[in-house]
Amino acid sequence: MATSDTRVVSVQRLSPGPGSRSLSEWWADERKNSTPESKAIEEAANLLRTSDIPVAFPTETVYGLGADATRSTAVQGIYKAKQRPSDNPLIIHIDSLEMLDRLLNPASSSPSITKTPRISIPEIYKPLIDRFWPGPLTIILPNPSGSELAPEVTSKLTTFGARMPSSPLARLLIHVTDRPLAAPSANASTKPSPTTAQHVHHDLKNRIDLILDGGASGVGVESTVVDGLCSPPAILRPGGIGIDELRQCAGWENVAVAYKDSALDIKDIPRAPGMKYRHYSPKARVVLFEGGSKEAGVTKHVRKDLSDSAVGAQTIGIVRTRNWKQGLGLAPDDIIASTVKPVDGAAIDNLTNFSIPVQQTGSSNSRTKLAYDYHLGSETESIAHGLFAALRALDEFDVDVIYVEGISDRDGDLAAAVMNRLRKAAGSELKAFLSHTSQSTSYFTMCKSPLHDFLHGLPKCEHHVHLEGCMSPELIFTLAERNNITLPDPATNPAYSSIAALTARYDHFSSLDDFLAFYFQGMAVLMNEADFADLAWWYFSKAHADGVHHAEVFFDPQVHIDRGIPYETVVNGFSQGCKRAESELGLSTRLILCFVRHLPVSSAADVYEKFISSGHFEAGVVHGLGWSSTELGPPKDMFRAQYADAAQRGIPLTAHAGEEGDPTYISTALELGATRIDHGIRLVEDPELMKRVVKQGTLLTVCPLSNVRLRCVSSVEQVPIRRFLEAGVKFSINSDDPAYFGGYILDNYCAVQEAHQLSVLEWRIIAENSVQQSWIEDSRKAELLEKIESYVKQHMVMEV
Ligand SMILES: Nc1ncnc2[nH]cnc12
Ligand SMILES: [Zn+2]
Repeated sequence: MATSDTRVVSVQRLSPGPGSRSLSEWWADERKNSTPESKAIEEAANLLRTSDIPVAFPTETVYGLGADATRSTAVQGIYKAKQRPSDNPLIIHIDSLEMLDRLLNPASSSPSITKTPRISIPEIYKPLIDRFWPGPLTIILPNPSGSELAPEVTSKLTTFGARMPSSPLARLLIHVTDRPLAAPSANASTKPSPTTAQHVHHDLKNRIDLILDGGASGVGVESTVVDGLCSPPAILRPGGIGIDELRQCAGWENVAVAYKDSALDIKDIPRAPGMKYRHYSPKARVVLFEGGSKEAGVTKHVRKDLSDSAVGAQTIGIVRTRNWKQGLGLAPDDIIASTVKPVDGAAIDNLTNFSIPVQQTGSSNSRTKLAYDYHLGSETESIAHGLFAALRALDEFDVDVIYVEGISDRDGDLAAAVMNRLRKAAGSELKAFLSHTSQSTSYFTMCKSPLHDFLHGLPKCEHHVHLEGCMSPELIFTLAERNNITLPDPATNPAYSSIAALTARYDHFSSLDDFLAFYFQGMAVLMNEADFADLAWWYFSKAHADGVHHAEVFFDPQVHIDRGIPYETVVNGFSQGCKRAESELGLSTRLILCFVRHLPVSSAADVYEKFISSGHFEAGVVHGLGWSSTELGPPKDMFRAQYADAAQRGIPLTAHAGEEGDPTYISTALELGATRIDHGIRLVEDPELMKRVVKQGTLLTVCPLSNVRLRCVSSVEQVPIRRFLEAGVKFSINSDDPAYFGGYILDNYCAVQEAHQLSVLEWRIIAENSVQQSWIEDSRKAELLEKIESYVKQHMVMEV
């Protein structure tokens, strides 16, 4: 730093404030009398206007490290002094509403007359400003176009946070500087917030020139940050002003809590649809059955859990909603009727329990297990109202597993909000015993990242998932039995001896082709339109639970046709799943037909002909084309004729390339008209091609867990995420074949975070590029970009 000697100058005499005088009158008197304090303030204001070294000054909360919020180099000086980088937004400190008005209307301070209407402070803030300003309250405002604020202050958000400090000294300094000041706390990065000039000196001596000493700060905690631009308004950060005080103000009665606070009980949080709920995770495992799951499938599943000692379910909880009957058929009705009894001392009324005789697997002994049963009622309101109380009450009785009957997302906003919270509580244990197939995931997300919750809620797009890659071993065995398909003989292929053996085999793929053999075998049990529809629905439900808003999904019709399933069966089934996801989950979807490279070109030509003659592209049923399967071996440009024809028809094109194959596979795909590359991780081997990809804005659909399982890289650390980010290569993060590779999209996001430690802003870039490069209408893109903006805003911590 330029400085070596930090001066502490007392301005304590000014601390009581101007009395009945205005700030300007007060300042005029001080200057006239040439007081030492006025000299110190003048010097500080001069430094703030001209130097890039910040000045420390007292506010009523803590000491702030002030810089001119309109100059980038000055704001950067704050982090130089703190000796750490940061991309969090900074709070702007103002002396008056006039200064705020000038910030909101930058054009009006220039002589060029524009006719843009003046922006005023949103009405919602008026009662708060009347009551709490000046004081420890920060409000979020729209950053106008042509804003004078340095980009470092807003962190590239379209909003900024402002507050008017009640400390007269702080306001006087801002007034004399005549600039809004960014002022996070004046401490070194690892130290607590400073409340005296001596604390500041201790932390920052020789790193800044001047500390104004105004005595001890009064409040000692940061300002409360509120966002009135969203509905309902939200508290982004707790601070000097409490939720109860805010709720007394008009328009703030239902203020939502948009930060995590373990001290806040869920019942304190208003239950309006569309707001953010705290992520409540019961101690017990929660198994959520999606709405519409058939009771017989559920009963079988729970019975299996109870008899399997490895599951460890001694005491279970059952939370019923619309359809499940008491006892869930786990024991004969007369046994349930004779043992069922009300539970005393429960935090909820009408909790009952009953006994279930259970035969343990591998043992002739039968044991009695205990089930707690709670009926939330069948109305959505009663379900929403009682849900968390029920989960908590069951937790108090130390149940091992809670089975919950979900409801349909289609039953209104409140129902969708209930399911959203339940899916979060259930984590990866989402089951769907649907009308036709049965499928569940057992992928266990061991995400240790502090950003896990952020990544979960971040609005995502998936561009690279094979619907046939979503068939779990459980589903393969179930459908094989139901559809009378013989799986490979375990004598020759031991992987097929059981679900567990097949699952274990997936840990040892030696290459893409080794995996593909299992993948093609797995999909060979899909026979009817309903099989395809249920599989697609399964994927979309899971993706929705992982925070996906838009999904573009691959399917391999040639492989199904090759085994005698008509093209129409496949497309109709998958398309039904897409429609259901759009209407029930609010997802937007796109089907992408993939040619496969292990079958002859003539087979691709046949399916292409069917696709064109069906009118599926024009009808919006199938939206684009891709190619996949074996990379090394067949000619790189084997679908040249089909891609040339499709490009001419304006059909969007993508291609699997640069997964196992070198960068020439990527350049060939681009040459054939692909505007997107699936995988593409080997792009880093050709810097010139990488520059071209950046220039053209080509999206890579990267699948980190897939790359590890197929041994394209040795670990997620080796996936060139940072190289792509630094070079400006656009990419999205995807799951590929989640049932085979150990995780769905959120697992992939978390794996990237653990390996590469990205910042919130880097995730924002990934999320935005994913939207921008999606094959959807501009209006949908705008909708998703807005979701990302408001989500990121709520998750950016204001720098203190
Ligand atoms: N990872 C992958 N690469 C090529 N083809 C595929 N088909 C399904 N998954 C694939
Ligand atoms: Zn793929």
